[in-house]
This record gives sequence, C-alpha cells and structure tokens, in this order.
Amino acid sequence: MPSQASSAPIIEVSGLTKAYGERTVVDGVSFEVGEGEIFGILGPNGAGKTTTVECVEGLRVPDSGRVRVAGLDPVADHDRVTELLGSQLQESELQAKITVREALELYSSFYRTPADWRPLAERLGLTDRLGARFAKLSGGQKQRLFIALALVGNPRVVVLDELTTGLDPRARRDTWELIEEVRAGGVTVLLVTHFMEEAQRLCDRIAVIDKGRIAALDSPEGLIGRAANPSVMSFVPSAPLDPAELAALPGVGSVGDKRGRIEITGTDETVNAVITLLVRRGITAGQLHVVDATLDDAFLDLTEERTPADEDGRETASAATA
Ligand SMILES: Nc1ncnc2c1ncn2[C@@H]1O[C@H](COP(=O)(O)OP(=O)(O)OP(=O)(O)O)[C@@H](O)[C@H]1O
Repeated sequence: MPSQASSAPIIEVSGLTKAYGERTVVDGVSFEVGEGEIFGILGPNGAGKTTTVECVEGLRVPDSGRVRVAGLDPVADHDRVTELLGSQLQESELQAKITVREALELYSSFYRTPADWRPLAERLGLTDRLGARFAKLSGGQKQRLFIALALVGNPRVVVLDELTTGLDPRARRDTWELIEEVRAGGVTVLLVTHFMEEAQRLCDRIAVIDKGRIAALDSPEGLIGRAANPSVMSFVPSAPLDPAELAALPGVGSVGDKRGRIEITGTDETVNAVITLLVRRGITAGQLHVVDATLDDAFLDLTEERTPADEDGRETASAATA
C-alpha cells in the first residue's frame, strides 16, 4: 500500500494556465505534492496532463500562475531544477546510434552526484543490452532505458509520463516495484498515467484532469468512493421481484435483469435495502455478488465524454520553451 506523504510540499502549482494559440489547454490548475509522495495525474487524451508536467519541468512557460519545485521557479532557475528533477525522455531526445552504456554514462555526467548506473541497469533488465544501439532496442527496452535515465541523476523529484506504456505485464510489475523502492528512498514521484491499475497501486493521491481543469483530487480510495454508483450487486432471486420496487430503494443507480439475474448498482445503503426487502419477502438470493466500483468507474464518472474536436490542433511539441 502506498504510504502517505510526510512533509512540506516539494511541488507547488497554483492557478496554472497555458494556451496554445487561442486554445487554453491548462485552465487554472492548482495542486501541491508532498516530499516522498507518489502523485498521479490522470485524465482523458488531450486533457492537459503533459502540458501541466512540462510546466513543472520548466520545458514550457506558463501563461499565468505559479509553479515551484523545491521553492525554485522551473523556468527562471532551470539549471538548479534540472539538477534535482529527473524526467522521462521522449524517443526523439536520444540519438539512434548511442549505445545503452553510452547513454547511461552521458546522463550520469550531467549530474554532480549521480547514482551508480550499473545496478540501475541491472534492476531494469538492461545489463545484456549495454552495447546495443538505441535504434536497435525494442519498445520496452527503450522505455526501461528512459526510466533509468530519469533516475540516474539521483533526483529528489522524478516526473514519469506514461511510465509503463509499451511494457509487457512482467516488466510493468517490475517497474512498479522499482518506483516503490525509489519512493521508499524519499524520492517524490509525479506520474502521468492512463493505467488505472497503475494509478491505484502506486499513487498516494491522484488529480483527475479534464479539459484543462482539475475534476477531482483525492486518494485512489477517495476517488472510488465518489463514483456515482460505488457498489454493484447481482443475484438470481428464488421468486420474481418487481423492478419498479427495486428501483425505488434508496441510492439505486440502475436495475437490470440479465436472463433472470438481477443487477443493481447503487450505494452501501442500496445493498442493505435490497437484503432487507429479500428477507421480508422470504426470497433467497442465489449466486449473490457484491463488488465495489473501480477507479475506472470513478474516472468515467468524473470526466466528460471526448469529442474528436478535443483532439485537434496539436502542433509538433518541442522540448524548447514555448
Ligand atoms: N505544442 C503544441 N501546440 C499546440 N497544441 C498542443 C501542443 N501540445 C499539446 N497541444 C494540445 O493541447 C492539448 C493538451 O495536450 P496535452 O499533451 O497536455 O494533453 P494530455 O492530457 O497529456 O494528452 P494525452 O493523454 O493524449 O497525452 C491537446 O489538445 C493537444 O492537442
């Protein structure tokens, strides 16, 4: 289980706004991340997640609002922030011909107190690819190299955007363990992810961003509790039940009948009311299942439906400040 953040915020974002041309893609975003916390940013495609973290990294200049990393302005104090913040690279940022070993040595040389890259490479399953050129690596190997390079400077804060995209299930689990170890060493992790399982497993708190605004900010459990229908109950009744009577019970979201199996979504109160009704009628519930909503359910409830227009207008992103 994730542990809670311990101390003062190491990342502070307040009223952050960023537009590309006429289009505001980050619209008044505020959050704080405590030192040693794993903080997730979750949201639909085009919601403004990457733009937000690029402002934290100092790769983009906010139009308005305030961003601080360890009290430093990521744009004005870019060099000092770079020293304490590790970022996951994008593919275009490494030369095709560089070998894994050369990349690890090169990135180590950027920092005053780098980590020993060898155990990191070992931990990420890269040891037998040290002589391989970047262009010859598989997608998963490139991804693992990017994670190693984000960590090689011994950062206080690491920003991981799409941490495990392209990794197979075993590599994904190994990576999660590595991130937990990194945090256990006191490193703060800012994680952009599309994987609910990843967010639920790793994050202490999650900001759900939708259309450039924070739709919710809570622990994974807190977000799940906000799902419109946190419980789903299903059973096969021993005698017919009136759907209208079930629908009138407290907190009911929906009532369905799938070939004799009743499915009711609602709250804990709904579950208790259904059981009371069944007992009163002398009806037994065969094959009874009650399951909690998942982070997926909460996510869908908290974010609006996308339209293709939301995805339009992307220009080529560059690492330079824009
Ligand atoms: N350099 C840019 N120029 C113009 N528009 C951009 C640029 N970069 C991003 N956008 C647009 O800004 C919006 C937010 O993009 P951003 O990459 O921050 O979203 P995201 O939440 O990270 O999305 P995804 O999950 O798809 O990576 C999108 O509509 C995108 O098309």
